[in-house]
Amino acid sequence: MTVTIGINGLGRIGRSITRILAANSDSGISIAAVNDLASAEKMAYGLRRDSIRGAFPGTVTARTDQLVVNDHAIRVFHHSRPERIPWADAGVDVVIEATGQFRAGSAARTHISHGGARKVVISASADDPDAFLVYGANHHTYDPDLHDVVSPGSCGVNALTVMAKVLLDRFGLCGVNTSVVLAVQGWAKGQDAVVGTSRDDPRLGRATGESIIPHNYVVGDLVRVALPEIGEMRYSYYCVPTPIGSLAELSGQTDRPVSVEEVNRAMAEAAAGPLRRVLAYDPDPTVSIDVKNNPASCLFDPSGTQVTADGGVKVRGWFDNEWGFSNRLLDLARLVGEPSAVSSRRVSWSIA
Ligand SMILES: NC(=O)c1ccc[n+]([C@@H]2O[C@H](COP(=O)([O-])OP(=O)(O)OC[C@H]3O[C@@H](n4cnc5c(N)ncnc54)[C@H](O)[C@@H]3O)[C@@H](O)[C@H]2O)c1
Repeated sequence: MTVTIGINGLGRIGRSITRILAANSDSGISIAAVNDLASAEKMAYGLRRDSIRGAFPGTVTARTDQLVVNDHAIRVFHHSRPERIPWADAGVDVVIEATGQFRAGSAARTHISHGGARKVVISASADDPDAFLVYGANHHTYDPDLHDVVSPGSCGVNALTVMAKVLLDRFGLCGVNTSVVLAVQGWAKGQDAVVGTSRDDPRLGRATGESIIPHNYVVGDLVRVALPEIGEMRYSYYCVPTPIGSLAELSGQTDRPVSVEEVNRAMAEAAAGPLRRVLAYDPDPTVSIDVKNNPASCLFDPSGTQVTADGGVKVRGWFDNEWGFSNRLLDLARLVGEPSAVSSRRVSWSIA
């Protein structure tokens, strides 16, 4: 079965999705349409030339109201409001909302009520989706009867949550404290643009190349939505000027003292088994650029593991904030795109 998707916003995430699908003919997903304010020519150029990923491994051309990617024609729309995009005319079943402008579930829902799509996946920590589904942690709670607009949270949430899932299921976990160090985002400014920024926190309008910028993003709340058993969390989030590749660290308290070897073995087993694809494991000494093009939500770094005699544990993982997250958006599109007459909701799932 092939799930037919439409992408609203052909920016970093939309183009990553397009590249991933172009390279995987057996993905079970086909792009029928894209919508962006840009012209089809600019969209084609943005796919052909990429400062991070390099040249497109194939062909991309623009025609009137079409993008042609490796002989596959994609309908192009140019609407600034989601309710105006005629997805159904293009045969779109699932919309990936990736403009960054329509994170509210109510706005994203117009892709269904007005555009005729069946489901929406918001590519960010949305305001009020029907469900937050972190792949590998709680995607099993998806209920096709109740969940039309879903969100995977953010790239940082996904990286932290898969590490937390392993620790929780294998050793118990509470008292969690997390840090995310995030590579440059599309909204980052080259020079101070504090007055013009649409962001609430004025620091996010500061020149990105000059500073480590703290961000009040409530990453912890979303990890807890996926894994409520871990209880209250503390968290911090920093934006840095590296172009791609981000870091997630998590510390907490396990039910009993554990060794570094036990923790690393648990992560390696999960990466080779139940969390294959969403968790990767690499014992080679890693820096952030090494994670570029890794499709996992988290590349676990065993050299970062520390423990204390009273059950304290700290772990480290890396993530390609675009590529890994785009792969999870596609996993969710596949999940919600499969027609299912019967609810498949399963509320608990353990990797242990
Ligand atoms: N880039 C990342 O690493 C990353 C990771 C996880 C989540 N996200 C989230 O994904 C979303 C998109 O991020 P991005 O990095 O791709 O952003 P981006 O700025 O690169 O792309 C946004 C695209 O949307 C288009 N757009 C803007 N307003 C529009 C409108 N009204 N109608 C149609 N198109 C419109 C823009 O032209 C642009 O092509 C954001 O919410 C972001 O927080 C990004």
